[in-house]
Amino acid sequence: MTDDVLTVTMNPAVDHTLRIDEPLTSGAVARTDDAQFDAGGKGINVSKYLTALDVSAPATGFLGGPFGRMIRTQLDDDGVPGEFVEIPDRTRLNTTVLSPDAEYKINHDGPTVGDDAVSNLVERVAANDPDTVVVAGSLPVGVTTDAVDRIARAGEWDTAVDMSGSFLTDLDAEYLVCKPNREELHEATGLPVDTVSECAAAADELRTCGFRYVVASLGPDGALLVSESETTHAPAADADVVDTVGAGDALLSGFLAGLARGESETVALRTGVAVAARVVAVSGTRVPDFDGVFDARDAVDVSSP
Ligand SMILES: O=P(O)(O)OC[C@@]1(O)O[C@H](CO)[C@@H](O)[C@@H]1O
Repeated sequence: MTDDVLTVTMNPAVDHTLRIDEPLTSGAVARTDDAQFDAGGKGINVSKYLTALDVSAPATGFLGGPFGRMIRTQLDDDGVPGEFVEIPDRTRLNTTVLSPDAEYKINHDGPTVGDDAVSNLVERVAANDPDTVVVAGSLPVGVTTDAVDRIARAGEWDTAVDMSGSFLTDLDAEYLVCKPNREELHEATGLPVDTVSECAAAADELRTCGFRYVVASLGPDGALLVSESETTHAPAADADVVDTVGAGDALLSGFLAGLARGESETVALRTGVAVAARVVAVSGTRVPDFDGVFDARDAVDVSSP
């Protein structure tokens, strides 16, 4: 694998992050001067993090309306190349509220996207001809997993996916990696996921659906890597957690950056955990300082669960 990664976000979002000083109370107006807007959506986040990790990672997908324009501008400002398919409907705004006692996340379903736009997107991916494609995030209204299989089959690239558990088992093509979280592991397999060993068994079951690697994000329990030949657990690295938005995208980014640098799968998993620890320490899906992150991964333990 080389370092040429194209991300596909079919349902991008402007991530609106609001921090309030008091717990939310029904019937009372919460006011704050702490608001942040980030270009988001899972694939776009992977492009942002990979770019900051010095891996070439242009972004594509569907954009429309004022939030679509905002995302294009931010990606330009951040030096992330983007070539999106313009749609008539409006890109969504997703909201995170950080209060002293909780993290609330509200995601809009997103725009409706037609068949022509899907075909344009598949053509755009084929024209880019990357080594690796990452298809990540929810599907907008009108798009099915068939579009993901079409992208995976449109060329010789490896394809990584991060989507909800029920979608993962609908996919038919061959995939390099999927990145489920704990709930998605359960959703995809119906197996229990209370312990790390149970998560490992569920990840192995999911792997047999057509994934070379399953890289599962387990929140405070860290991450798992399951392939045909190995099952490895890495506990979460120490971090002052501001919010967990983008943590899974960061894990996947670090894993792919590790592979792009020629690291073994196990070292790439440790890199993913180290990258995720940096991302949870900043608010929203803002890109943190990744200085020294490849050294920090040496402090990430791995073991057999
Ligand atoms: O609704 P989806 O597509 O599943 O998730 C979208 C989203 O929550 O994922 C990213 C964090 O992983 C955010 O940038 C974005 O708001």
